[in-house]
Amino acid sequence: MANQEDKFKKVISHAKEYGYVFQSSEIYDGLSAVYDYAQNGAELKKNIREYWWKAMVQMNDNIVGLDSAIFMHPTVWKASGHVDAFNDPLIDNKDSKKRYRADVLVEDYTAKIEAKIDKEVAKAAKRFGDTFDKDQFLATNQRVVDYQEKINTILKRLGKSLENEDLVDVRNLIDELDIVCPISGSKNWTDVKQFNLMFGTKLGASADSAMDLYLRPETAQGIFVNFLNVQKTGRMKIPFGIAQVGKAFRNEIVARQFIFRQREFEQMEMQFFIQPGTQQEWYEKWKENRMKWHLSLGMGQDNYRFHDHEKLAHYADAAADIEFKFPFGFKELEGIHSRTDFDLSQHEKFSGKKLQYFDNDLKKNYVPYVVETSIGLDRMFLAVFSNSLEEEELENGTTRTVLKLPAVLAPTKAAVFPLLKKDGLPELAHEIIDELKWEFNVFYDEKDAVGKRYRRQDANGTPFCITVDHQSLEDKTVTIRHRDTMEQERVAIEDLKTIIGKAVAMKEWLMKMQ
Ligand SMILES: Nc1ncnc2c1ncn2[C@@H]1O[C@H](COP(=O)(O)OP(=O)(O)OP(=O)(O)O)[C@@H](O)[C@H]1O
Repeated sequence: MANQEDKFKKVISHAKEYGYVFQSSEIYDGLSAVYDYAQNGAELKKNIREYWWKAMVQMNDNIVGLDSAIFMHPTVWKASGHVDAFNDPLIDNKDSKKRYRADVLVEDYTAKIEAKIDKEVAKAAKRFGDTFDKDQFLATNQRVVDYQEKINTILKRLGKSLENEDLVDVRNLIDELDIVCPISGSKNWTDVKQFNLMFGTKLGASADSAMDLYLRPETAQGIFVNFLNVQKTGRMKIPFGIAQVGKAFRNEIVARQFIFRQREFEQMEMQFFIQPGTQQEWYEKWKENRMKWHLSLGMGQDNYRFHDHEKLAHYADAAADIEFKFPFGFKELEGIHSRTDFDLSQHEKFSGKKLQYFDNDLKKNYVPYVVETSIGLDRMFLAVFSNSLEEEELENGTTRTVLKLPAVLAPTKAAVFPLLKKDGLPELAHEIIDELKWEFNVFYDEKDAVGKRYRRQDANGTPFCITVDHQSLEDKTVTIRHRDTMEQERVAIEDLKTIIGKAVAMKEWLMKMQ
């Protein structure tokens, strides 16, 4: 656990030090759970967004994009169920006066047991070396089996209590597990209460005529209310999807874990409209497709797992999360939900307008069913960033900090260095940059020894460093150094575009999904 915490602290400080993520309004001591993406963060975020958009919209001829407004008619949120049911169970500690999400307190408790399992696995792996079989160990080691059973029992009970809105039992569970407030260390808890997560605001100038509005807590509803507009104008035939990326706002109670849980964040959502009765098939297809998208980035199969929901939201008939191994354990990164015809039917009911599709093959009208995939862009950012950050021991006994971002997502693709600040080397380096910058984000650096410049780019996640030396002036070749292997090779300047292009092209990476 201590190691995990250390790693997470490093992630946060590295994100700040290298211009990825800053606390919002830092000079005013910050705003809790709100963050700004800095010069490199904005690029990384843009690249992740584009990687998703390409895979979703550009590569599927039956999926189109949308960019709907953040403000929506307030009845939308009545229809969607958010006004009545978009709540979190919260609990206060009377001594520290701190507020927590009751379910998160319990989940944190189980995460500690999970950390014990990880420790046992690591110990056994060390003891048995090459002969270690992790799956067999997990299935047969009695202590680990007991831990796992305890986790399952706790989470099952929590799920059931939440599903039945039995907040007294959630409180009882916290008591029975002897969960203490991390700040005061006491068990002096209030009852568990429901708390609506939507931010309210007003539209209009005068107080009398102003209309109560909400900042959207998800982007999905903008897609539902435009379903028929898009279907008709795009002449879309079911099955088809509408994808959108945009901001969402939630007044989260447990606003910690850096950008994992924010009050203002970005979602990448796709709603896939289908014939009723085909939802199971499409749900499985989208689960598989989304996992392939994640794996195409090469961040390790072991870092992902599905978590099938036992407790279903009011709108769903099946739901699963893709969980990622963040520095604080496996947590939800993306949700895949089979939402039935709940949303469209509700909007029909509340708006009085038909939201039906005429199926030419079946010769009848129906309200389509929906399978949605919903991923947090900021969470994806954290997954990529935290997984990429490594302290690597080198053969010469030193260590280097390296951010092994998938090259396709790296903010800067190449840095160009003149070996010396004279003899025409800076001029040639600039010539190379002027050519490459049409295609890629490139960076010029002439300060300090080349070794130091390499280290800076390693920590920044730049996949290639190109060094211009005296030989370059003679034969138009340069040294290109690869971030991950630190290998260097001599290549022709005219080949740089192809070498870098191949390594960072979205096509090369997305092809791995097939
Ligand atoms: N407060 C938040 N900050 C950042 N990303 C978020 C936040 N809430 C949700 N997301 C992202 O949006 C995705 C879809 O939203 P969804 O409503 O399914 O999340 P959720 O199940 O409420 O998440 P959680 O259980 O972690 O609160 C999530 O998988 C997550 O990646």
